[in-house]
Amino acid sequence: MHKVSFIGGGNMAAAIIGGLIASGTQPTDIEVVEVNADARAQLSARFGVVTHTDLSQARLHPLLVLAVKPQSLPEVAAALATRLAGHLVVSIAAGIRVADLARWLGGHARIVRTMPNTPALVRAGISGLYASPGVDADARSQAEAILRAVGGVVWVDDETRLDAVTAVSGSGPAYVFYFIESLEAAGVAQGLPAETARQLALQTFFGAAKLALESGEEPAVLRQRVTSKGGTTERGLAALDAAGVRAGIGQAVEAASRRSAELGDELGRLA
Ligand SMILES: NC(=O)C1=CN([C@@H]2O[C@H](COP(=O)(O)OP(=O)(O)OC[C@H]3O[C@@H](n4cnc5c(N)ncnc54)[C@H](OP(=O)(O)O)[C@@H]3O)[C@@H](O)[C@H]2O)C=CC1
Ligand SMILES: O=C(O)[C@@H]1CCC=N1
Repeated sequence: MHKVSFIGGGNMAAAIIGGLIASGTQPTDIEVVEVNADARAQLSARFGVVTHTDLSQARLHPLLVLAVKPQSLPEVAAALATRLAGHLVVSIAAGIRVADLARWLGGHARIVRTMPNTPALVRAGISGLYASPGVDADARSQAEAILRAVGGVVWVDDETRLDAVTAVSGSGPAYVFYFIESLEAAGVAQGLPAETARQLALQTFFGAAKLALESGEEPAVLRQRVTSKGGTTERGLAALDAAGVRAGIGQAVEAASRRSAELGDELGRLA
């Protein structure tokens, strides 16, 4: 793995950094520019990476990951513009389109736009990637390598699809945690000790996802195998349908996808 510089060392950068180190990258081959002192201290203590307060102190390795909030990206890109040569820029910012980032970077074109997710920390992430047709195979494979080190990858050939990827797998862990929290709380409401309810909810999620991944069966088939005629699951699923949970999930993904496109529109208007 190449040496890599992260600009922004918050939640998502920390997840990727943790995964990279777990997969064998030397902490000293990773530098992070992070304005927040607490976040810097945590990154040093947790991972032993090199941290800097601002861009002017950074070496800027040939592989750069932009991991600041979308709203901070125009300013960060403007500060980077004069320092880029053959660098490969990997953006993880939700919504921000390659053409806009390239413009903010002063015309720099070696960019791969990606959408990872936080399970990268335990090397169980999944990332969507997009590169403009002009980006060479070497740049694509370097970007892929960094994300493959922390999980699976899928390429999309139409940039607008990254809005859907963001809504499904970028934001997705939050939906899953929401469901786990709800399942745990429901268990407690049924009289289980909190610790027991958490263990049941977590292992059920893990086990069901592992079964779906490893069996290769359709999730609907696996669901039917749990659902005995006239039994408990049938009643539970009917209650989920009656509460509109399936529709709610559809609406959540649609809203998140729309927000991704909206972020691109709002920030893309900036010069
Ligand atoms: N969290 C997630 O699950 C995912 C996030 N993303 C994307 O990753 C990016 C980062 O998100 P996330 O990690 O959640 O956000 P965080 O707010 O946790 O991290 C961003 C960090 O960058 C710091 N920062 C702000 N300005 C600068 C600057 N000029 N130079 C260096 N550091 C700076 C922030 O400091 P301060 O807080 O003081 O401003 C903050 O610590 C976003 O663009 C998001 O869309 C993508 C996939 C999933
Ligand atoms: O909530 C967000 O905007 C970011 C992008 C995907 C996950 N977190």
